Order: sequence, then C-alpha cells, then structure tokens
Amino acid sequence: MSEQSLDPASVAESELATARGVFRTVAFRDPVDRNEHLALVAGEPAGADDVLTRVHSECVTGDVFSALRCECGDQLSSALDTIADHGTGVLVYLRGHEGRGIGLVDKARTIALQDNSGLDTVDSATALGLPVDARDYGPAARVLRYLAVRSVRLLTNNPDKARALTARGVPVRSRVPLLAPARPENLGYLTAKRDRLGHDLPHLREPRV
Ligand SMILES: Nc1nc2c(ncn2[C@@H]2O[C@H](COP(=O)(O)OP(=O)(O)OP(=O)(O)O)[C@@H](O)[C@H]2O)c(=O)[nH]1
Ligand SMILES: [Zn+2]
Repeated sequence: MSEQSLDPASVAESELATARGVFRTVAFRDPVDRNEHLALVAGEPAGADDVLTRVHSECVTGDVFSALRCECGDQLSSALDTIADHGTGVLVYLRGHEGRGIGLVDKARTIALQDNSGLDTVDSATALGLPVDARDYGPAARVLRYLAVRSVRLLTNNPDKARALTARGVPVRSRVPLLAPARPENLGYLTAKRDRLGHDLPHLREPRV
C-alpha cells in the first residue's frame, strides 16, 4: 500500500486546451520519489468507479521525438484519444519512469547494446547490470487518490502494471488493451515484451519463441 498522500503545497492545478479538447491538469511533486509528474483529467472522475485511466511511463524518445523502435508515442496519443472520446478519464504521465526506471542515459546504453549485439530489451539491461523494470507506481496511486478515483479500468497491455497499481492501493477492475500498430521498426521490441515480459499483444502475427 502507499498510504502517503500528496502534499497540497506540492500540487498545482490548471486547465490545458489541447487539440483533443480541454483537460484539467494536476502537476505534482511526489513526496516519495521527489519527481514532478503530471495528470491530465477529463470530465469529473471524483468518487467514480471504473475510471478509464492510462498510467504512462515517460519515454522522451518515443513520446516527444516519435521514435519508431518502441510504441510509446502511439500509445500516448491513442490513450488521450480514447479518454477524450469517452469524456471522463485520467492520464498520469510518470516522469522518472524513463527506460522502465533506469533513466535516459542507461536506456540509451541498453539500446546501443541491442543494436550492436542483437540482445533484446531484457537481456541488454541484465548484461549491463541494470534492472529490467524498476518502476514504482506509488506516485500514480497517490494522484489517483488525490483525485478521489475509486477504481480504474486501466489502459495497458502489461498485466504486471495492473497488479503493481493494485498493490499500491488502486483497485484495477479491468484492463483495456492499448494496441499500437506493429511496424518493422518496433517488431523486435513488441515481440520481446510479449515473450519475455508477459505483455498481452494478440495482434502480433509472429509465433511465440
Ligand atoms: N530499459 C529499456 N527501456 C525501454 C526500452 N524501450 C522502451 N523503454 C521504456 O519502457 C517504458 C515503457 O514500458 P514498456 O515495457 O514499453 O510498456 P509498459 O508501460 O510496461 O506497458 P503498456 O502499459 O502496455 O505500455 C518507457 O519508459 C520507455 O522509455 C529499452 O529497450 N530498454
Ligand atoms: Zn518508448
């Protein structure tokens, strides 16, 4: 459980007009990891169950620069479309999650190793003595509690993420697939996530290894 609450002095709310409409934004400094994170809120999820929610791990290369080797940018955009279309929901953008928690520099090291040696996303981290997934979902749980969200429908293909959020005290009532198109550039990454990390990616045509 993550009983700690956000400190109201470390939270600032405003409105953000976007191409998808106006979201309420909640910027907050997390009391535990000390990173500054951002939640985008559509509609009024306070007191609601089954709130459509995306907990998105920062990927500067994919989210900002449209890298094709992972599907983060596509997922971010499709999650925002889905939430905006639905009218109520939350997207929590977690900084400090870059590279599944190892940071940008070490992520770049793992990618260089993947490109040079053929190791996949799991073995490249292990070969460098890095954790495969060091993410903590406490900040997401704290902001969802701050928003008085009672339970969520989580947009993710990663069953471990749903379990980790539940372990942090946010009931995940269901998992909603967030399938990005498979492309030649991201096929290796998607396949490794399916075969090594247990992601549910039924749209991949290639057989399991
Ligand atoms: N260490 C490492 N991190 C990567 C690599 N490619 C992408 N990432 C990071 O992976 C994180 C996203 O995690 P993923 O495993 O792709 O997906 P997920 O968030 O667990 O699952 P979804 O909710 O379905 O998106 C982002 O923070 C990316 O920066 C890589 O090759 N190595
Ligand atoms: Zn990415």
